[in-house]
Amino acid sequence: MGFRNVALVGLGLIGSSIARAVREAMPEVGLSGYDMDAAVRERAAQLGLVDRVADNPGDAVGDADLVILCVPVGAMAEAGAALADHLPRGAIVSDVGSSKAAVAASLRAVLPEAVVIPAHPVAGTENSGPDAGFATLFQGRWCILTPADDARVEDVQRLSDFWTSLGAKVERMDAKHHDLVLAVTSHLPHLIAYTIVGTASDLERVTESEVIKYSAGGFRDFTRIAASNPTMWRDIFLTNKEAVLDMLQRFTEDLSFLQRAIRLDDGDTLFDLFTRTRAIRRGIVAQGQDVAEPDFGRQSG
Ligand SMILES: NC(=O)c1ccc[n+]([C@@H]2O[C@H](COP(=O)([O-])OP(=O)(O)OC[C@H]3O[C@@H](n4cnc5c(N)ncnc54)[C@H](O)[C@@H]3O)[C@@H](O)[C@H]2O)c1
Ligand SMILES: O=C(O)C(=O)C[C@]1(C(=O)O)C=C[C@@H](O)C=C1
Repeated sequence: MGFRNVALVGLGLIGSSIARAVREAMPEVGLSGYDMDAAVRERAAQLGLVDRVADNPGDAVGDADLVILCVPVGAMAEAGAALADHLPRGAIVSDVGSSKAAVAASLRAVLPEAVVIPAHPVAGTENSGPDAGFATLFQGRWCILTPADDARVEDVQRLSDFWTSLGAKVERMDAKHHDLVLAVTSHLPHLIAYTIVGTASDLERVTESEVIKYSAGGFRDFTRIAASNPTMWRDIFLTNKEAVLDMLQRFTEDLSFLQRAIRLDDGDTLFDLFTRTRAIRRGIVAQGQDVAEPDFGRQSG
């Protein structure tokens, strides 16, 4: 059975993308929304993102059968707690957080009576805010559900069908496994991008010369990632600390191995690795997982 009324708490990039996608894919579904930032609420109303922009979280969820928390992972507990006294019986509470085990634990702690089914659409851009969202964001992208072992199959299936209707490919996963996988495929790449852009900027300062001005393809790609939302990424690293530190340790060891190969003029080691990684990229493209690059012209928040 589909949902009749969906409430979105947090109307930034992901919340507004869900709103736009629901409007296109399920125009019969009622949409309400709330954001703690009054300017975002005003903009959401101007854009007509939802049928009703509420002034407080309780009002937003009063008649919802699905509530999706689209706030930074460090704000999930606070956003969830604000709903505790207002959730209709049986409503499913989900989220879109980029880390899962810590978020699931904090939501269950503040909403002990609620049906909580965490989710993570693995789709986004470096932009934030209600203007940055777009309806096709989830098309062909993974959405990973991390239900607890005792979650009701029918509830999980309903949420899965919802994401499928928005164009996503749905996968179920244990929350801890999710956090380990995403630590290497998403969190570490962001940490590396933040670091390399910071290193180049420091070099510019100490050499008192222009460095970033001459950035070409590779570095520019890093600057896009390094432009990502600081609040969101601070929270991800603090809530997925263990897995990120584990992956960082492995990465550092592999980097030292390459450092040694360069120092020893060991071209074969470099060539072999680069050949293997090229094949991985080509495999991803061949499987059609290489969705269109984000539109760099899109407005950022
Ligand atoms: N940006 C991405 O690429 C991406 C992709 C997948 C998942 N996510 C996850 O989605 C969530 C939202 O990210 P986003 O990119 O939409 O961020 P965003 O900054 O664009 O939007 C977040 C919104 O949440 C609001 N907010 C913060 N605390 C709140 C609270 N307690 N109650 C109500 N509103 C509150 C903010 O005012 C803001 O408008 C994060 O958990 C993030 O990890 C992001
Ligand atoms: O393409 C980007 O800009 C993203 O950073 C999107 C990205 C990712 O790492 O793939 C970032 C975090 C989300 O949790 C999911 C998607």
